[in-house]
Parts: sequence; structure tokens; C-alpha cells
Amino acid sequence: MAASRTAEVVRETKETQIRVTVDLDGTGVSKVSTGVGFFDHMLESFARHGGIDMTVETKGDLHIDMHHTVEDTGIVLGLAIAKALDGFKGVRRFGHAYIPMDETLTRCALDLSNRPYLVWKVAFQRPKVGEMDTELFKEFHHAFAMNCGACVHLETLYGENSHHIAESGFKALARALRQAVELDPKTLGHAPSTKGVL
Ligand SMILES: O=P(O)(O)OC[C@@H](O)[C@@H](O)c1cnc[nH]1
Repeated sequence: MAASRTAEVVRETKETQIRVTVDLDGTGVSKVSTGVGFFDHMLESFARHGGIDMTVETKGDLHIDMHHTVEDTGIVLGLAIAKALDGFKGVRRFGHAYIPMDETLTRCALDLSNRPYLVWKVAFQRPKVGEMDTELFKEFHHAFAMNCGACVHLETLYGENSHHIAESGFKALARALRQAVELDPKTLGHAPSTKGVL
């Protein structure tokens, strides 16, 4: 019986108080509450398409703006997934996904290298989606990648609608991650790296 790949991370600052739980071998059931409706929708989509059971409880200083809420949630979600992966042993390590949403096509390629990096080739035609500033989506993806230990390349190949561009990005990240965290019989028991450790 494989060890459970679950984790809980709690992070409290003067700006945000966040609790995240993940189960990497779930079926994408989520309970999300950040105080930002569109962001909740994106995180629910991330859980569903990542096949990750997830709870996200974020209380942030929204009276200032949404920046801390969105960025810090990305930090804690990244930390929780890295904690559940427990040294990346036995996983595929690499994942990629192409996600169409109507007129939009987005690509994500991801490496659980433990050398975190973000290549962001996503542009929006509108400053907001719902009540969210579109500039915050990069903040989330950057915070997530840095704290998950993932090298993430996310690119909108083409698209117009800002909802589709944002959501296809969360779906592409989720589907690429889902592939990367799959257990690989060829790497069980050791890290998938020629240097012997990630
Ligand atoms: O996961 P789906 O793409 O089936 O739908 C999710 C929901 O976001 C969908 O209603 C949507 C369609 N266009 C923008 N959003």
C-alpha cells in the first residue's frame, strides 16, 4: 500500500491567515474559501483537474486589496503540495498539458526539479476578471511555483476572453502537475534525477 501523499500547512501573518490541506491521490473534491469569488472558482478548477482533494481557507486583508490573499494562498498551496510529495521520490517529475477553452489554447510544461522557476507568457486584454485584477494571476503562479519547487512554463498560445485565458491557465497547471506527481515504477524508491536527489 503506497504511503499517503497528504499534507496540511497553516501560515499566519499580519496580512493573511491560511490553512490548506491536500491529498494528491484524491479525486478533485475541494472546499475553497478565500473571500474572492473568481479565485475560489480557479482553485476549485485546479483541484478538479489536478485530481487533488483540497481545502483552502484564506482570511486576508481584502480591505487593502487582493494581492496578499492571492499571493499568500499560492505560497501555502505550493508548500502543501511539496510537503505531500516528500522529496519527490518515485514520481514522474515532468508533466505537460494543452488546455483549450473555446477560442483560447494554453500550454503548461512543468518540472518538479526543486529548482523553482516561472516562465510566464500570458497576457490579458482586460484589467479585471470578475472582481480580480488580471495581474494577480502571475502573482499566484509565481508564488505557487517558488514554494512547490516546480519549474513552470505557462503560455497562452492564443486567446481573447480573459476568463478563458485565466481558467485555462489554472487547468493547464493542474493537468501538468497531475502528470508530474504520478507514481512511476521506474523511479520508485529513489529521486528521478541523475544526481540521486532532488
Ligand atoms: O470545467 P469546464 O470547462 O467544463 O467548466 C467550468 C466553468 O468554468 C465553465 O462554466 C466555463 C465556461 N467558460 C468559462 N467558464
